[in-house]
Amino acid sequence: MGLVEVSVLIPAAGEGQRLGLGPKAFLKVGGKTLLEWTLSAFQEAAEVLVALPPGVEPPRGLRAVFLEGGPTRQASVARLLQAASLPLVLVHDVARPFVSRALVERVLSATRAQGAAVPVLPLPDTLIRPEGEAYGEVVPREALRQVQTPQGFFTALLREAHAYAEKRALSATDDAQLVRALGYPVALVEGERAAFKITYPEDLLLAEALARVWSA
Ligand SMILES: Nc1ccn([C@@H]2O[C@H](COP(=O)(O)OP(=O)(O)OP(=O)(O)O)[C@@H](O)[C@H]2O)c(=O)n1
Ligand SMILES: C[C@](O)(CO)[C@H](O)COP(=O)(O)O
Repeated sequence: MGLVEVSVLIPAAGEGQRLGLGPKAFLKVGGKTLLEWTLSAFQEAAEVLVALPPGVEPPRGLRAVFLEGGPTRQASVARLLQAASLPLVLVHDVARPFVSRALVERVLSATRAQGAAVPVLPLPDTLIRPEGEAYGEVVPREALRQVQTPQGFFTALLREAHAYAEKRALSATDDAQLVRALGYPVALVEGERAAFKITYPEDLLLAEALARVWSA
């Protein structure tokens, strides 16, 4: 895998409020922390930078540079981005521990070609806009995609996007939004269901099951 020119940025400074078990980076699934799972997916990267919650002691023995994160995901990524030294970045949530080589390759190859790329998946359920507590208008799911990480960018482009957002006080839940706000297109590649984000307690059951069979 060609990760020699890539800085991998791992925002891991969240509090894990919806899960309710403390910062997810240190949560164990299948005997390994989410941070360890995530790092193992990027073993061949030339540079790996991780944002941790303020005041948290960086774990020993892991091949990564640890920085203090910010109050939001966006702020944590902005800090990691400042420290990145290579021409491409992959931004990947620590909360998505099961990321395959194939997914990383797809994102990187589109990033090299187009400057910005993210993995997406179609949605399996019927989607509605509720009217109060009642069933409301159906939103055509064919028109929608859910967005995952890793998200790949030319480093200079993502820096410009974060600077633009800071200047205009834009806030975004992912990095691709900021690049788009700057006026640049972001390519879509096929995501993977296994790269789901551990967000709610029930997600841990699926994560434990996947950990038993996972080999990237
Ligand atoms: N200030 C923050 C907030 C979030 N993140 C990271 O952004 C990713 C996506 O966030 P999410 O899944 O929402 O994690 P948490 O913020 O930990 O969860 P919650 O919103 O439930 O508190 C996670 O890897 C999280 O660690 C971060 O680096 N810095
Ligand atoms: C970056 C992300 O995982 C893409 O789907 C998502 O936007 C993070 O959202 P969160 O609310 O910070 O979990």
